Amino acid sequence: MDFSVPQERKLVTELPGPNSVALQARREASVSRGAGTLANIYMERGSGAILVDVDGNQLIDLGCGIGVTTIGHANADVAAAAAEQATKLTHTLFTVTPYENYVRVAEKLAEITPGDFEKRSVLVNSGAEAVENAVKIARKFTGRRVILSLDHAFHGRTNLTMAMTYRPWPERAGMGPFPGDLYSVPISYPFRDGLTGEEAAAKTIDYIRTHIGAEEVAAFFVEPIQGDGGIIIPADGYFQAIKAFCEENGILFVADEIQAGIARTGAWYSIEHHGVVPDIITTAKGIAGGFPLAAVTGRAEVMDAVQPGGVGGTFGGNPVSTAAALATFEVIERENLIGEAQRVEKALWARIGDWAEKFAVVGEVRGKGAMFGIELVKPGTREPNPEALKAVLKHATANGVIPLDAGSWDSVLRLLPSVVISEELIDDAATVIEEALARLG
Ligand SMILES: Cc1ncc(COP(=O)(O)O)c(C=O)c1O
Repeated sequence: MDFSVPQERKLVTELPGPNSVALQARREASVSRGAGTLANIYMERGSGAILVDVDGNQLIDLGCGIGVTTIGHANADVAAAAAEQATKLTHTLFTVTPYENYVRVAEKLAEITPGDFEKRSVLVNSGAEAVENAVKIARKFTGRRVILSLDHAFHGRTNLTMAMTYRPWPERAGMGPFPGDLYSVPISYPFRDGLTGEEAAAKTIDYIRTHIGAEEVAAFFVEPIQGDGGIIIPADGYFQAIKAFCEENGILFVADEIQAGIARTGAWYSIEHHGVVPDIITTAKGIAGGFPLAAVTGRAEVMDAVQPGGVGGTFGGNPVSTAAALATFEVIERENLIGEAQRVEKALWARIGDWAEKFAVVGEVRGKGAMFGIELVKPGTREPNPEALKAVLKHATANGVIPLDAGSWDSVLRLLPSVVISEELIDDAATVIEEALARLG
């Protein structure tokens, strides 16, 4: 059966259509509010960069389920690999009765991860689990307690990773108490602080020395491109200076590549754009073409510090998810999807790169590969404009385009399209967003 969908947008009804409206009512009666309230259009299937809702509308997906379906929805090779694996072996716990897929994924991760040294991986189910395990590994290896993350960081929703997430984030409210020994430190945010990478790093390092001290720090977690924080790309030189500081002080440098990694930004990992080799990398989201899988990959000596049974879990590196990941890696290489992300970046710059000049409500457009942010401001200022963001999201969704929100100030329109999105769909989606921006001035 061929479920593929033509890659153009066709809206057949008002959004949300009647089937979505009916589902929304059932959802309100049965699903926890904690599961989120962003959209009320219900999806039936997807293909490439297009989603099809339960009323038959085709929507342009600029979100990929928050950065997951980087290679496109329902990739046929991934589906076939998962289906075949599901008829052979759906589960056995790797630590008890191991299987080859797990080993093959770890081998592939070692191959694509920067660094001319031996690497090992442990596989888990979600990004937050990967970050949690990376924290444990870093503490075990260094014998130190303190974990640093950056202002505006997002590392997950488990108790530990929520605590590592930027403190003013409203979703944290009332969820504590949170564990201690976790500190947020200032990041380089060129749009707001205007500092060079070196100046910003000096500020970060000074903050650490003054308020925390370097001796007890086990690891410094960074998103090389902050996703939920609002597509924050630190100035050149920032991460190099932070890495040098980490090396001088015996601190592990951990790149959280859960959102920006695995071919999304025109490289396997976004840290590659900064020329820095991390000690540990966490990946998830796009790694298995939509199946749940995540990984911690690091220097062998760091990863080997952990005792058997100290990391992982029942479903980690499941045979079906790992089969999907292996197929995803193959698709990325065969179809040159790293190059495709670079194509998407060029097409986005060409189409939306002048929006800050064109619309007073746009403060900045920034991005890398298929990861863009449009910062909305009160006209003539750098003040965040959450109302404008709400209006743009509403207009886009009502017109069959699904972007995301982001930003600690709720003022960044985030675009995480699939790297297989066509120029035509980019143009169509941009036209819809432009309509909303033009209304705002
Ligand atoms: C950078 C980063 N780290 C961690 C996470 C948490 O991943 P998960 O939602 O799979 O637990 C996310 C999710 O958005 C993320 O973007």
